[in-house]
Amino acid sequence: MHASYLIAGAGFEAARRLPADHGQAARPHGHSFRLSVRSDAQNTSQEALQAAVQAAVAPLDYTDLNAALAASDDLSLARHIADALPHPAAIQLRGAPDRGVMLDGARALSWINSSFEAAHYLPHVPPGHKCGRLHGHGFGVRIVADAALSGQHDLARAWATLHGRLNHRYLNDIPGLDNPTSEVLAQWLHQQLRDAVPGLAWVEVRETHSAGSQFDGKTFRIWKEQRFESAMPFDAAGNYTGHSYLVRLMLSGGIDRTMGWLLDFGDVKDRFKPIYRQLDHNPLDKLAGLRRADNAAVAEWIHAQLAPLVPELSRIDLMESDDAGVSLHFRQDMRWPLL
Ligand SMILES: Nc1nc2c(c(=O)[nH]1)N=C([C@H](O)[C@H](O)COP(=O)(O)OP(=O)(O)OP(=O)(O)O)CN2
Repeated sequence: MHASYLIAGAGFEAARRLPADHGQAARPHGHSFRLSVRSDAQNTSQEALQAAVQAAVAPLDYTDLNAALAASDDLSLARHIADALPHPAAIQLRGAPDRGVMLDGARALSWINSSFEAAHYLPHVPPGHKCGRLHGHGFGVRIVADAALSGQHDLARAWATLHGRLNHRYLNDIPGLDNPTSEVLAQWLHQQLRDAVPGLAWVEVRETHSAGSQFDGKTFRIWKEQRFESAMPFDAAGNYTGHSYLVRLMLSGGIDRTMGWLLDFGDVKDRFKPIYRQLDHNPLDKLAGLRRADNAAVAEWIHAQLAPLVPELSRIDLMESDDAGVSLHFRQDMRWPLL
């Protein structure tokens, strides 16, 4: 058995002024807000969720939030939107590309995104592995904390000193980072931040455009994303539409102490390759053994093919666009991240 969720998104443009202790944000300014909502698939359909999300944000679009709401900070806004939805849902609200909040029932989290540029190599990979060569990345970092204990400014302040230690550095020279995989980096960042950030929830490291890791002090989660181009029926008459799909394969568990990773991103991709070939540039309703012609059934189909090859596989997100998709959870503790 697994939990099945639908994801819908929307954007809105709005103006606001935050209270006087928010620095320059106390002046009138504007945002392109982005909202992602994840709702239990038993409660709704993709179309109904999309319509509910649109209806929730429409009254906020092109408005002065201070005139419409008692408080206009990200968290108050997310709570207002959650109340406007017909069913309980997890919500991510991005006020700007580098910061936002998440809400899931009683749990409220604040987060910041940042990045640093650095060189590294992985000393324990087999001979010939590309990551054994000196190379580098523009690493993405997300820091997430209990919103009641640490706000976005607290996170930004705590991150600033670490950024100075990592940006334009050779990571292997930094104590504790002699084997700087994404997982080791996420764990290292968590260790560096946990005393400085009350309520630290987890740290994410995005190593490339398609792969990253997360550490919450206990469990490692990694993801590898792939894109494929496919046709799918969109009405009862069987007429086709098409999408540029994104599939996010998420694994969880412990890490191999020598390799410093849960499983090589490259191995996830290699094991997925024969499945990918059946998905890419094909009509998805013709997949052998598919139970229904919808995104959830395709994600279930992917899981049935891949789980025997990747036992750590714990969640699959399948997005037909930035604003519509499904998320299947095969372990109970995979609600986060709401990417
Ligand atoms: N579990 C991990 N696996 C790998 C890590 C890691 O930190 N943890 N790191 C690497 C390499 O450093 C590499 O640069 C990134 O790997 P990969 O996703 O395979 O790289 P690409 O962006 O080239 O992937 P494509 O899908 O081919 O674009 C390797 N593995």
